[in-house]
This record gives sequence, structure tokens and C-alpha cells, in this order.
Amino acid sequence: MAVEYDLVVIGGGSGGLVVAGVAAALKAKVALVEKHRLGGDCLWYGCVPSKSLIRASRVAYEVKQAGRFGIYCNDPQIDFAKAIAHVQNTITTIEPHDSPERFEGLGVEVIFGDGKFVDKKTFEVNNRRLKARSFVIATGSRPATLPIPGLKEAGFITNEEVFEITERPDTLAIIGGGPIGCELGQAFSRLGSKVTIIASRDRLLPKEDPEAVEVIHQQFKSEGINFLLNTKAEKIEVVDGKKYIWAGKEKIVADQILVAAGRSPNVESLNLDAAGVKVGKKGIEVNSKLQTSNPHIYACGDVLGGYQFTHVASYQANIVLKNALFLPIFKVSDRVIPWATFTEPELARVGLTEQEAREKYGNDIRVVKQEYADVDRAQADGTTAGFAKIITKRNGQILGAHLVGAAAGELIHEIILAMSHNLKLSALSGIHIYPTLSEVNSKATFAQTRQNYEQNHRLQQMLSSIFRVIRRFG
Ligand SMILES: Cc1cc2nc3c(=O)[nH]c(=O)nc-3n(C[C@H](O)[C@H](O)[C@H](O)COP(=O)(O)OP(=O)(O)OC[C@H]3O[C@@H](n4cnc5c(N)ncnc54)[C@H](O)[C@@H]3O)c2cc1C
Ligand SMILES: NC(=O)c1ccc[n+]([C@@H]2O[C@H](COP(=O)([O-])OP(=O)(O)OC[C@H]3O[C@@H](n4cnc5c(N)ncnc54)[C@H](O)[C@@H]3O)[C@@H](O)[C@H]2O)c1
Repeated sequence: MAVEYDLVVIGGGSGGLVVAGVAAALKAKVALVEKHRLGGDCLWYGCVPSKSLIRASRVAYEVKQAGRFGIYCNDPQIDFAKAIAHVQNTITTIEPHDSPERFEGLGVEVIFGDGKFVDKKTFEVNNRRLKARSFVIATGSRPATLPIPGLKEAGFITNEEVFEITERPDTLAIIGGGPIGCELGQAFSRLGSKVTIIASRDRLLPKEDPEAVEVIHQQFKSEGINFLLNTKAEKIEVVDGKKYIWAGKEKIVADQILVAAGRSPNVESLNLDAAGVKVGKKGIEVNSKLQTSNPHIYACGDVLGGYQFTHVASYQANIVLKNALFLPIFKVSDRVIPWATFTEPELARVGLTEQEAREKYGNDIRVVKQEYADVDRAQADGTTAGFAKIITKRNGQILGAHLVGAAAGELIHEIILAMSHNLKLSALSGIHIYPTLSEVNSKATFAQTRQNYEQNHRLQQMLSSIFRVIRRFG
């Protein structure tokens, strides 16, 4: 039976927009169904506003720290509402890139509405029944809710409200020590809030290399950010307009509570049972071709509950659109998935951690660590905290890298490129501009070469003998 569309995409965020835009550019007939507004979490409540607020807070911090360079300023006067205005202006400037007009111009039919599947091949929205060769679910995620007694009654904010408050809370309690809790915790602290992060695990950012996280712990302590580890918020009460949070042995008082304790996939309203699409504990289940349990329905992005990043949603979107429009032969690989947490210092990673590499390859691995303090530019900039840790197989094949330090989120791209092209660690030894922070990568390779040389006693003896002989002949 003929169908109206090649592709119906549900959800117009980082994943869905890539699928819809590229498919339309390839001349496929595409409908994009969005329940709210195009752009998704990244534009409205995620990457864009958080990085804009972080920038404002970094300026405040640098002004406060300027004395160490002999530059004396009064403590910065912080107009919080103006910092938020910078955040909102950034969104407004970027938004046209994700606008319905732009996508309609690309040939996508944009339909606003909250629809549902009625059977395995039909999606219904605004009383219209859309039939397509393939569907893509890219509905993203939302903040996970916490069953903490008193939380709802006390009131709280999540990433969906935090970028719109115009009054800075004097005291802020954050539940969750993941990337949202840490990025926003540091930003609010630098903008003048007294911040306490309540984290259920034994360290902040538990998905990251423990040594790298220790650098963040030290920085947070030095900035007066309070964080409680191995602690859960247990109950909340409001007394005289203040929120009191019982957490382990502590009772924290806060003007505002930010919940950042993980994500839930947006699947409930889609009637996925009718479509034969299975949902697991974390999100929609897919195979390596990103097909759901119904092979004509694909899914990508946060709704899978896997790596929840904009660039991963867009990587997956590119696989989905090829499989959905042409032949389902393309597979995702998680060998080279990078990400960065934009605290200061930044923390970036790609590939395996040291522990994962040891579990997989036993003693066939090498770990090389290069401190920022040995990089001249880091000394000049006064950004000496941190290191690059690169994990390789004995033959030099790069398995993973963890950078914590200034501009780590930029510097890791050299390693991502090397890993993507299966280049060995030695590929990073090429000429690097002096003095730049990127020398942290080339110095790591030299450190590895030096380590190898120091362990190779035969080579050292041989060279010694050769030079002895050469010296005899003047
Ligand atoms: C505070 C914060 C900071 C972040 N910072 C970064 C960062 O620095 N770097 C990074 O890579 N990632 C970051 N992320 C993660 C990033 O925002 C997400 O991984 C990314 O947006 C996921 O894209 P997506 O397409 O899966 O979902 P989204 O971009 O959220 O898009 C989903 C879309 O589907 C729509 N939708 C939902 N339900 C339905 C329905 N039933 N019908 C139709 N439409 C529906 C939504 O309205 C939305 O437009 C951050 C996230 C947060 C919360
Ligand atoms: N720079 C970036 O790329 C960036 C920035 C922010 C968010 N993100 C994405 O958004 C996702 C969601 O971020 P997140 O920080 O909400 O989630 P997360 O799941 O990564 O971290 C949440 C943390 O909260 C803890 N937690 C859960 N329940 C708790 C409780 N009751 N009390 C105390 N702690 C509790 C968890 O142990 C976990 O460490 C991230 O995983 C990431 O994929 C990315």
C-alpha cells in the first residue's frame, strides 16, 4: 500500500532536526511532529543556556581572582538578571537556526501537536493519520522526578526553569552531583549564591575518571562550594519561607532547590505498545542500527537513555536517516564517543577509562599522564591544575583519554581525531605550536616514548656501545 511520507520524525530537538533537515535535503518527503517548539533541550534548557551562564560566571570569577596577576578590582557587582538576559539573548540569536520557517524552507512539513501511534505504521496527530515508510522517535528526555517527602510541597526548579529565574537565590541546594549539578553549581556559586550539592555517590561526576574528578573536588573546595557525597536528600520542610533539606547527618537551608538527578525518557504519550516498540528501564530499546523492536521505527538521542549529549543525538541521527531512507545496514559504534563537562577546570573524555581498559585488556595497557603544570602556556596563563591521561594498548593503539584542565573540551579533539582514524599515540607527537595548551597532548606522547625507552635496557646498552665506537673515530 502506498504511503504519504518517506519519513515521519517525532520530536524536533538535536536528533530529530538533523534527521528531518538532511532527509528533506536528500529530497525525501518528510513530516516533523513537535509538541512544543523546535530546538529541544539543548537550545532552550540545556547546552546553550548553561554555557552562556557559565561564561557570565567565569567573568565574575576572573574579576575576583585578578589580584593574583597584580590587577586589583573591587568585588564584582553582579546583576543576576542581566546575566540571565545574556543567556536568553544567546538563545534568541541561535533560535532562527532551529526555526519552523527554516525547516519548512528546507522542505520539511512541520506539524505542531502531541500525537500517538495508532498501529505499527500510523501516527496520529491533530486528527490526521500519517503513514510513512519509516518513523523516527526523537522525543528526548526530561528531568527525573524524585520521591522525596516534602519536595513537591516545598517547590523546586529543574533545568527547565533555572535559566528563567531573574532573582539569584542567596542559598541554593542542588540535588544531584552529575554534569548539570556541577556545571550549574559552580556557575551559581561564582555569581554569588551559597551552593550545596547533595550527591548520592562517593564522588561528583561519577562517570568520570576518579583522579580527574579529584581535581574538580579541590577546585570546588577552593571556591567554597559545599558538596556532600554518599548523601541523599531524605525529606524537605518549609519553615518561615526557607526550605530545610535533611540529607544524611546534615540539615541544609536553602532559598531554592535545583533538582538535577538524572533523566527520564519522553515516551509515555506515544502509545508505543500499539506500534510494537519496546521500552526498557532507561529508554527505548534499539539494536545497533537504531531500529526499535518494530524495524520500521527508529529512535535516537536522549530517548534511548544512553549517552545523552547533543553531538551523540546528531551522530545517531545521521545513522538513522541513512538506514531509514535507504538500506538498514549502518551501525553505531561507541568506541569513539567523546564528551566534556564545562566546569572550570573542564573535564573531557573519550573512549575507555583506565579501569574499563584493564577489565578488557588486562596488563596489555599503558597509561601515560601529563600534568598541565609542565606545559609552559599553562604556567603563563596561571591554569596549572589538571592533566591529560591517555590509555593505550601496549602497541600504542589509543583506548581512551581523560583531560581535566583549562580548555580540555577543545584539546581532546586531537585525540578524538586520532582514535577515529585508528592512529596510534605517536600520531600526537607532530609539531605543536609553542606555547599552547595543546602541548599537553604532544608532551604525553613524549612521556610515553621516554617511558618505553627507560624500560628498554637493551636499546640503551646498544646505543651506548654505538656512541663509544663512533667516539673512537673522532
Ligand atoms: C542543563 C543541560 C546542559 C546540557 N549541556 C550539554 C552540553 O554542554 N553538551 C551536550 O552535548 N549535551 C548537553 N546536554 C544534553 C543535550 O541537551 C541532550 O542530549 C540533547 O538535547 C538530546 O537531544 P534529543 O534530540 O534526544 O532531545 P531534545 O533535543 O530534547 O529534543 C526532543 C524534542 O522532542 C519534543 N517532544 C517530546 N515529546 C514529544 C511528543 N510526544 N511528541 C512530539 N514531540 C515531542 C520536545 O519538545 C523536544 O523538542 C545538556 C542537557 C541539559 C539538561
Ligand atoms: N556538558 C555536558 O555535555 C552536559 C552538561 C549537563 C548535562 N548533560 C547531559 O545531561 C544528562 C543529565 O545530567 P544530570 O546531571 O541530571 O544527570 P546524571 O544522571 O549524569 O547525574 C545525576 C546524579 O545525581 C545523583 N542522584 C540521583 N538521585 C539522587 C538523590 N536522590 N540524591 C542525590 N543525588 C542523586 C546520581 O547518582 C548522579 O550522579 C547527563 O548525563 C549528560 O548526558 C551534559
